[in-house]
Amino acid sequence: MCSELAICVEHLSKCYQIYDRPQDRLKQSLWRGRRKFFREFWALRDLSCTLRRGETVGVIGRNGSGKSTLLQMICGTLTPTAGTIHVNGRVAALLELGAGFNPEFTGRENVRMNAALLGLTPSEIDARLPAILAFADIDDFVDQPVKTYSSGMFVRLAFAVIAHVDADILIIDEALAVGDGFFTQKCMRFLREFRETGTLLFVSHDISAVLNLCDRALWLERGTLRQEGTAKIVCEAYLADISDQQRRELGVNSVAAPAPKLPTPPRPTLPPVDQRLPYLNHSRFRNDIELFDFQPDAAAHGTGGARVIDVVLADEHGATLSWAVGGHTVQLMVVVEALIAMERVIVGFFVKDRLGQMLFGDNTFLTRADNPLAVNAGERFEAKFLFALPILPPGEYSIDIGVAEGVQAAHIHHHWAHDALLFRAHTSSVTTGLVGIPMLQIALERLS
Ligand SMILES: Nc1ncnc2c1ncn2[C@@H]1O[C@H](COP(=O)(O)OP(=O)(O)OP(=O)(O)O)[C@@H](O)[C@H]1O
Repeated sequence: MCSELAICVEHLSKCYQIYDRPQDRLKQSLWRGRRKFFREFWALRDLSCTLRRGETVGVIGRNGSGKSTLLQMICGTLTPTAGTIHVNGRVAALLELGAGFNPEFTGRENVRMNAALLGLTPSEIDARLPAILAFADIDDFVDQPVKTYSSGMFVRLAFAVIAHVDADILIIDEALAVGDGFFTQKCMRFLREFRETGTLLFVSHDISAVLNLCDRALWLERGTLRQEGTAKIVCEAYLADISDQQRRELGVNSVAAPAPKLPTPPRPTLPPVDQRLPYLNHSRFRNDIELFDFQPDAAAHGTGGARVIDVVLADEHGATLSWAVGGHTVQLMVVVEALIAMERVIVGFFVKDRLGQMLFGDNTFLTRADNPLAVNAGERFEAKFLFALPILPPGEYSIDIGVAEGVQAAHIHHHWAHDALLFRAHTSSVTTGLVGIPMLQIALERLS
């Protein structure tokens, strides 16, 4: 196998023998293969693919298409019926929930056992244990038997181990679907860093996660490779296929011919609020967003020359909110303490979804470009951003806050607080797309 390749799979197949009745299994052993009492089911059939070193590849496909079977065979936990697999490098995998964990052992004991199985020496395990436990962040549960764990805790611990064993190849099956938003963000940050040097094979039903992380994608269908290519092209084809199928199931036909071009009606001038809000806000589609408190100990980077000491989302008059409504005007208020003197302060923010995709953000640079703010060590200052909150699809979100010094194109970060503020959209009128923007007007009229 060429040293450029991390994984090479050739003509891989997995066939299960399906017995309709338990007694058929017994008959099969008695007849010693002279008669067949089972049906064959090919979970994977003649699949070939390669992963180059350093590539991040997503595996997508409907339920039962063979994704987990492929990953398990690459990891060696399932034996192929036919075909070959070559793997070049140290592999760490996160497959089925709880796989590789002894339910009677404590979290700490399982960490030691798994890290040893993945090739760490006892002294390496001792040195890395604090970092593994800090990553998992499951407090005192670490000394409880893992049979008492929730699925989220399992994933936290299992992910923490594979993140600290210097793997060359990481193989992850749907793990991110189980953790909460905060942990998913942490994993995504780790995976983005891991991608710089390592090879990642990643199964997910979350197409945004695949698009966000992967260079390439493999689309499996009924145990065969239907399409492979860049993540964007494969994911688009997959989504189009799902939508075609839904249309067929609903009996809706495609539009046969494009509509004739009509003159554009004149645009009315309207105040900048979503015209649907009065209706939406009295319905179950109101975009209710639960806001959590500022996380002062959130992961951060920067020189340490400044410290974000408070972040709140407030209404337009400055009253702190604990719930917000998408489409309404809100104010993000950030209080910072300068720990050194700064010449040209910039404060910025980014709103991210649970996968860490940056949805929108802004900063104070242009507002103060002609009159930069200079502060002394020990001084406090506040940035305020007044904006119409987009309508957010249900899910978890966070805000990163950055305090920098310089100009837009060249600046140094004094404090970049990841996930400083967390919030959760409970209900929404928006289900597709990353955010819904407040619509000034939507119309649908018959033209005579
Ligand atoms: N031990 C088994 N015996 C018989 N059939 C099996 C066995 N394990 C898996 N299968 C079948 O093999 C097919 C592929 O399963 P696999 O778990 O790889 O699919 P998947 O694409 O990962 O699905 P999902 O998205 O639902 O996790 C499925 O139809 C499944 O029912």
